Amino acid sequence: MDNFYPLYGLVGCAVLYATYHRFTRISLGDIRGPEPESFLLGNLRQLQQDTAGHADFEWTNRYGGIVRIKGPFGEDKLMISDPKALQYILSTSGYNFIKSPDRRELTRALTGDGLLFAEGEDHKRHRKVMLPAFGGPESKALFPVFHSTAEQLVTRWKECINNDGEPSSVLNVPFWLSRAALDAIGEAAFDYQFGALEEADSQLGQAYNNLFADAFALPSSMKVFFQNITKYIPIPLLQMAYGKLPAPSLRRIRSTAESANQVAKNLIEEKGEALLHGRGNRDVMTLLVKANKSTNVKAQLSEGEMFAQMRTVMLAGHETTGNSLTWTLWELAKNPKIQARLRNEIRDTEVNIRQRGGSDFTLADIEGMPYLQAVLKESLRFHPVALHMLRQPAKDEVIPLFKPIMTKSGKMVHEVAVPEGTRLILSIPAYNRDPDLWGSDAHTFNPDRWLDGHAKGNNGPSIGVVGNLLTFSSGIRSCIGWRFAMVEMETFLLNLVNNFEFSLTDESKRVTRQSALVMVPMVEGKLDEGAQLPLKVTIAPRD
Ligand code: HEM
Repeated sequence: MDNFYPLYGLVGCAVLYATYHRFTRISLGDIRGPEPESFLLGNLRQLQQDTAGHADFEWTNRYGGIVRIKGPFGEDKLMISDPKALQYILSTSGYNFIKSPDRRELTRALTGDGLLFAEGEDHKRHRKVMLPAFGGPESKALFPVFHSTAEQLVTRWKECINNDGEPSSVLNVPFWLSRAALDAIGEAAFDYQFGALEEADSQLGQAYNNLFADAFALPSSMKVFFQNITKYIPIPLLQMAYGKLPAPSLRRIRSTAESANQVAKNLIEEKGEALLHGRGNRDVMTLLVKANKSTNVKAQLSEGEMFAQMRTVMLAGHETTGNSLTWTLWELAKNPKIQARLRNEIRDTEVNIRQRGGSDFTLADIEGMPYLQAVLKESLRFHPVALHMLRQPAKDEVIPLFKPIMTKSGKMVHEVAVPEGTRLILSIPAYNRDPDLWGSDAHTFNPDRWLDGHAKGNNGPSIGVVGNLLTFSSGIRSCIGWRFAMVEMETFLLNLVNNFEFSLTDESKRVTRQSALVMVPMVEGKLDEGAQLPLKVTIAPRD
């Protein structure tokens, strides 16, 4: 019996610690939020299975910029869209709000130990090496690559229309834009030809195409449950699960990783060789290899980390731009007046270019078109393709608020105490449509808000990198590729609207926004067919 004394002691200490923790831990019980739908899923079915952003809008409208929602087994989570709170979490106190260790394992499975995965000092080291490749001049220098890929897409669409022998064709826009974005990132980031638009896809092209929609769209309740209880699973076990479990989505992720690592290895060797012989392109990978070589040895990225950066850039920079453009074309199809006004601006600029003796658009021409910029920003505000950022405080924190919230006990509070480890869901759609920041028409697609000079999100603290939007995040982990993405999307939008008119089909009137890590379009009644948005595409007439 005596042999058990140490065990009793240990159990007693654990019970004492749990009781102490239970009663000294800061409580979130006074923060208002929706009633949970069930004990196992809390409110997560609404968040992950309803149309993307719907729950975010409803809850923030009812409870304010911090909402308490429930996860499995009654776990408290906070959904945050208050601008000052976001500024505090993402910038002011950025490194105190970490990505949760279990969710990072999913990122590691998708991208390896790259920038999206790295935390703390590692993150600073990765970001320092990568930043020079994503500067303003570096991104602008990629304009010719984006322009020629956009022209290739225009040619393919004209072929489709001619083949149909009609003045227009119904085209599944995300199918094509995803391929075009893959070719663009292949060439701009790695000087690598995927051949996706020519439908001569490399193995890697096939692996990346529609990865998000195939692996993450329409999660079953079981999947939502498992995705949200990984915090209870020890990390080595989780790593084993991601590495070995035969689930189709995990198999897809693993085979993509294998193909990408092989290509990354070859490319990095080639680029290193080329630089040794004084050659080298302006693609992101070459700049990265160069920056890594010129960094002090201790701060350099390892070979494995360099492979991971390639997988990170592929994943973060491909379906994001493709889907953002898809949503932009949908809005133009729904709003023919906005579409015609945009085309007029493009055609007027074309006339100016001819008058000055030029033959084609330059990036400066595109950046000088106020309405094109306004349409793109409004689309990024209205349809942010990355919906949520997940963080947790590394220690107990007090989060300040821009707009006070009313608690359950009827107090108005200007800050919220949050215990270490609380799962925070930073809602990009809720912030981007906050009427206090964007005006009472925040839920209307209205590019003019960017021209009027009011309601540009300037009513709140400074947040995002583009137009104070949260779309590219903010602060220490803001999107490193935002300039790259803007140059790419502006160039595509110009070429597509200059050449084609877009109108709705019966199916595109039934499009809904679905969450699949990025937000993808699906047709109501045809969700099982995956991501699609069929638009009627007609050659735009010229006078
Ligand atoms: C419309 C297009 C894009 C959108 C909306 C977007 C959005 C975002 C968001 C919201 C984050 C923060 C994620 C988080 O912290 O949880 C992020 C991070 C990141 N993005 Fe983008 N992105 C876009 C395009 C790109 C492109 C084109 C690239 C690369 C060429 C890229 C590379 C990255 C990387 C590497 C990170 C991680 C940064 C870090 O953790 O320090 N993104 N992006």
